[in-house]
Amino acid sequence: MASIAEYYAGKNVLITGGTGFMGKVLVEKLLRSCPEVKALFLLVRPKAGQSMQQRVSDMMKCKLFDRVREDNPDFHQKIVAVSSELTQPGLAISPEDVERLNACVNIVFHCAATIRFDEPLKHALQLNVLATQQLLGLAHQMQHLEAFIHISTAYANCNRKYIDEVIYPPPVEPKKLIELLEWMDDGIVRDITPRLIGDRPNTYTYTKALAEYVVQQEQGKLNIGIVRPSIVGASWQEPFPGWIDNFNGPSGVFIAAGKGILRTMRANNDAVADLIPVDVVINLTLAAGWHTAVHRPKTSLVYNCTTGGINPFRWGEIEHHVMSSFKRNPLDQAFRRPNANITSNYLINQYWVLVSHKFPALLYDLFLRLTGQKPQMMRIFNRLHKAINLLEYFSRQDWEWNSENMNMLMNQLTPEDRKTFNFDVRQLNWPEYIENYCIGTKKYVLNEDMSDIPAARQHLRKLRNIRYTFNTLLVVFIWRVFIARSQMARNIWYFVVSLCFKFLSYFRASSTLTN
Ligand SMILES: CCCCCCCCCCCCCCCCCC(=O)SCCNC(=O)CCNC(=O)[C@H](O)C(C)(C)COP(=O)(O)OP(=O)(O)OC[C@H]1O[C@@H](n2cnc3c(N)ncnc32)[C@H](O)[C@@H]1OP(=O)(O)O
Ligand SMILES: NC(=O)C1=CN([C@@H]2O[C@H](COP(=O)(O)OP(=O)(O)OC[C@H]3O[C@@H](n4cnc5c(N)ncnc54)[C@H](OP(=O)(O)O)[C@@H]3O)[C@@H](O)[C@H]2O)C=CC1
Repeated sequence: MASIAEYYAGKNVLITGGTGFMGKVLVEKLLRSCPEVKALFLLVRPKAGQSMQQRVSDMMKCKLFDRVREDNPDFHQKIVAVSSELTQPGLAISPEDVERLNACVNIVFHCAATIRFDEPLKHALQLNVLATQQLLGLAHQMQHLEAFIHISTAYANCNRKYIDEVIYPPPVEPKKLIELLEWMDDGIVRDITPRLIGDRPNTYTYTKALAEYVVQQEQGKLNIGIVRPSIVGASWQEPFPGWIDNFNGPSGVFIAAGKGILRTMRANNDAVADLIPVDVVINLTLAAGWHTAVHRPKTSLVYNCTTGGINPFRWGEIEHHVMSSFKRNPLDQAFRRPNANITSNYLINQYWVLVSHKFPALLYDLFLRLTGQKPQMMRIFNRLHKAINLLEYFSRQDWEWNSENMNMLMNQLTPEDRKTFNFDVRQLNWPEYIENYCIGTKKYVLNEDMSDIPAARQHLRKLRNIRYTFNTLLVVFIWRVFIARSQMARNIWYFVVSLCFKFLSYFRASSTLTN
C-alpha cells in the first residue's frame, strides 16, 4: 500500500483557507514532505488592497517556508491561486476556473472559516455553513475527486461533556435557519441570536456544528473525513518549534501576560487545557486525507484531534510554565513584570481586575495625560477584557473527547510515516512545548529580536525596583495618614519605635562588651 507521500505524488490538491494559520502549515507540510505533489490550488480572496496573487507571493516569502525554499527554491510553481470569495454565490469562482478544478482536483481540504467568537450569526452562517455546502456542490462535480476533508472544531459540540467521534443531530435544521435569516433585518437577528445558539457560547461553535451536519447531509458518494482539533497552538516540531502567527485562542493571553498587562483571568487550575500543536493537527489531517482516499471507509470518519485524554496538561500548569518562561525570556518593553494568576472565583478575579488592571491603567493614563500624551492603557484593558470574557468559557471547564479514530489512524501508518507525519501526542513534553510557544510568540507574532533579551531583563529589573519603591512609599503614606488620625496607631507606632530603639541599644551594648 502507498505511503502518505507516495499517495500525494502527482495529485492536485484544493485548499480553502490556505492563507490562514492552519492553511499555511498545511501548504508548507505538503510541499516539504510530499515533494512529488503536482499542484496546490488555493482559493484566495483579494484583501486589504492586495490582489490574491500578491497575497500568495507574500505568504510564500514568510519564514515558515524557509525549509521548503531550501529544498526546492522553485516550490512556488506548484501553487496556483484561484480567486474566490466564499460568501458569494458559486464561491465567486470564474467559470474557467470551475472547469479547470472539476477536471483535475483529486483531494479537497476545507479549512476556511470565520473563527471569531463575536461574528454576527448571518455572516458566520454564510461562511461556515453555506460556503461548506457550496464547496460540497463543487466537489460533486469534480471528476477525479478521491477525498474531501472538512476541518471542524472539537468544540462544535461543547454543549456536551463527553464528545464522541460522531456527527450529532444539529440544534436546528440548517436549511430552515438559512431561509429564516435571509429576510430578517440584522438588528432582529442580533436580538434572537442568544435564543438560537442556546447552550453554545458563540456563533462560531454553533455554525461549526451546523456545518458538520451539512457535510453529512450533502455527502452523497463523496469520501469524506472530518477533523476536529481542540485549541490549536504553536508548532511542536515542524517546520521548527514554536511557530505561531496570530493572537487567537491562548496566544493572545500568553502575550498579554508576558507583557505584564494581564494579571488575572478566570480559569480552572485543575481543568484540562486541551491545546494541540498546529503541526500535529496538520499531520493528522494529511494522514486522514490519505486514509479517506485509500481505504474509502463506508461511513465518514470523524477524528477528534485532542490531547486531554492522552497526555493531559492543566490550566494551572500552563500558567506556571508560561510565567516562568516569560521571566527567563522576557518580551520587550513589558508594562509590568509578568505575574498572571488564574482563579475560578468570580469575586477574587473582580478584585484583582480592579487592583491590578484598572488602577494601574488609570495611573498610567494619568501620567500620559500629564506628559501631554494620548491616554491608551484603559482602552487596551477594555479590549483585553472583551477578548478574555469570550475565552473564559473554554478555560473554566473541561470536556472528554473520544479519540479512538486518531489511534486507529496511527496504527494504519507505516513506521516511516509515523515519523514523518507524527501526531503521537504521548511524546509531547509540555514544559518544553510551552517554552517554545512563548518564545514563538516573541519571535514570530511580535517580531522581537532574541538578541534584545538582556535589555528586556534589565527593563524587568527596573520595573521591579519601581515597584519596590512605589510599595514602600505607599506603606509610609498610609501609615502617616493613620498616625495623624488615630491615637491607637500612634501608640502602636511609639511602641514599635521604642522596641527597635531598645533592641538597638542592647545590641550596641553587647557588641561593645564582646570587644
Ligand atoms: C498566562 C496565563 C495562563 C492563561 C490560562 C488561560 C488561557 C485561556 C485561553 C483559552 C483559549 C480558549 C480558546 C478556545 C478555542 C476554541 C477552539 C476553536 O475552535 S477556534 C479558534 C479560536 N478563535 C479565537 O481565538 C478567536 C478569538 N478572537 C475573537 O473572537 C476576536 O479577536 C475578539 C472578539 C477577541 C476581538 O475582536 P475585536 O475587538 O474586533 O478586535 P480584533 O479581532 O481586531 O483584535 C483586537 C485586538 O485584540 C487582540 N486579540 C485578539 N485575540 C486576542 C486574545 N485572545 N487575547 C488577547 N488579545 C487578543 C488582537 O491582536 C488585536 O490587537 P491589535 O492588533 O489591535 O493590537
Ligand atoms: N485556530 C484554532 O484554534 C482552531 C481552528 N479550527 C478550525 O481550523 C480552520 C482554520 O482555522 P485557522 O487557520 O485558525 O483560521 P484563520 O482565521 O487563520 O484562517 C481562516 C482562513 O479562511 C479564509 N477565509 C475567511 N473568510 C473567507 C472568505 N469569505 N472567502 C475566502 N476565504 C476566506 C481566510 O482567508 P483570508 O486570509 O483572506 O482572511 C483564511 O485563509 C477553521 O475551519 C477553524 O474552524 C478548529 C479548532 C481550533
